[in-house]
Amino acid sequence: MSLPTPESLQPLILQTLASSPDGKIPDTRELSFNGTSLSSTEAQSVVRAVLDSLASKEMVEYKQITTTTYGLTEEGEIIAANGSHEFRVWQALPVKGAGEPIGLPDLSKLIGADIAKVGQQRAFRNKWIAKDGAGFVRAVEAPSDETADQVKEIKEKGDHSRGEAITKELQKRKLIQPRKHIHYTVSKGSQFSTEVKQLETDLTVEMLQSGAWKDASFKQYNFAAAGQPTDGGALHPLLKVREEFRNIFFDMGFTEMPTNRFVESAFWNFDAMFVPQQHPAREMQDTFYVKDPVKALRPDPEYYERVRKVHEEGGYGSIGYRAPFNRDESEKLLLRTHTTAVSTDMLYKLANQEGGFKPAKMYSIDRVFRNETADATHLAEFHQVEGVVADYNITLGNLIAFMQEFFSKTGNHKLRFKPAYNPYTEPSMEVFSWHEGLGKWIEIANSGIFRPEMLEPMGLPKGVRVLGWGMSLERPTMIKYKISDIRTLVGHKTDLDQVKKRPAVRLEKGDD
Ligand SMILES: N[C@@H](Cc1ccccc1)C(=O)O
Repeated sequence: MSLPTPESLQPLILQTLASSPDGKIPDTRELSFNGTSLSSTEAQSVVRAVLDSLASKEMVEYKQITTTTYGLTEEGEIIAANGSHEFRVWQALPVKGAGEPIGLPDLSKLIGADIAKVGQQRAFRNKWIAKDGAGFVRAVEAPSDETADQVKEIKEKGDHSRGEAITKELQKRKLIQPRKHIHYTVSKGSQFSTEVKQLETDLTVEMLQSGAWKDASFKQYNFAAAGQPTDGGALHPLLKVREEFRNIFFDMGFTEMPTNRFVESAFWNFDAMFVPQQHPAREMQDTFYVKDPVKALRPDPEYYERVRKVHEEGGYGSIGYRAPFNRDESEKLLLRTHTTAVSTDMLYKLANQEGGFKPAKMYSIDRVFRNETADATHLAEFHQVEGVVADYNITLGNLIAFMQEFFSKTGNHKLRFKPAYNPYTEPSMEVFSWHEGLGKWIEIANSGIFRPEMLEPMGLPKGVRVLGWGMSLERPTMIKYKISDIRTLVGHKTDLDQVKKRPAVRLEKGDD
């Protein structure tokens, strides 16, 4: 049966109203269209669409009526077909003296445990059956199975003609369930006509100029209509993951390092960390250098001299690089290539603070810059999550334990560690995490123990070890939000739909 369209239904409704003596349609379920009844839920929703449109023109008025009918549940259907549980128990039993009495275990085998148990109790209460020795026998000749009759009648008629009390009882026994039906009663409106007038929605300049407004009919404004939803604020996915990481660091007793300096000298970005001046990472194709001003440096001259010396000549047990160390190179300004420049500056301050060195745990999350061509997995600017732990008597074991604790708090429980190389750490260690979705191990962090050549010129006491690590903020964000192109996370290419899907809420740890 195909549903009528609103267009085809509209004349039927108007005609029915016009020809009804009291100008009413008492129940729209009574309507029929080309010989088919419109009583179904689907048909009534088309009726509703037509009524809404006519009501907005004040051609009709309507009220919604809700009625309830009843249908059988699965159990109700079984009872309608086979009789009530109590009836089936009675049926299964012998007449007294005509056979062995049957106990509950055997009844269960005959008609099923559930039916036997409930049925036996009810049949006994109805006095349809009686105890005989260890079992039961029939106690009446032919019980009248009221429940089955009631259920069958409801199945046929759909209403509660047997009375509300019985309906309630059957519903409580989960034999029948209510179904709601929505239909309408309709009467003529103040603008009723069988012809639908074309209504104007807006008064236009053209109508004013031509005078057409004088004969036009206008649609009523619907002040009750819901407006277009407006966009609320939303947090960028990177901000959410940053917040999550921050909370984890705070939980673990870290303090935040100030990271607001994007422009650094090569001294802090490279030299102070014992990165040789001839290192390929320092070349223009990897690092953005600042054109104007070209140079600036405010090193403590004694510290600068110690750094120069360890590079050129060695010291603190090291033979150094034995290569020329050039002040011009140190003074170059650049966009920091890693937040380890910040950690280095903070470690220097930690070594030289009033009262001397004290153990510290510090983290930062901020932007870094690398001269790279952007593609689906690389950006020229991205964010680093970085941390350092400075204390006496700590080892690589502490670094591994930190990684396990930190990442398990982000939901990454499977980690692997691999030896690596950094000019400023020894040993160095890459951290891999098992990615369930991709089905492979992916690198998530780079780490290590900072070299004495970096720490001792700063004046950190001998015996102080500093664990450090760094990772990108974008990668865990992409994994968490299943983002395949890193470029949709930044700048003018930001995928706003993706951001809007996640409205601004106060973030708790572990929220997504
Ligand atoms: N600076 C390193 C990360 C790192 C920080 C501290 C110690 C070791 C490694 C990077 O950019 O990948």
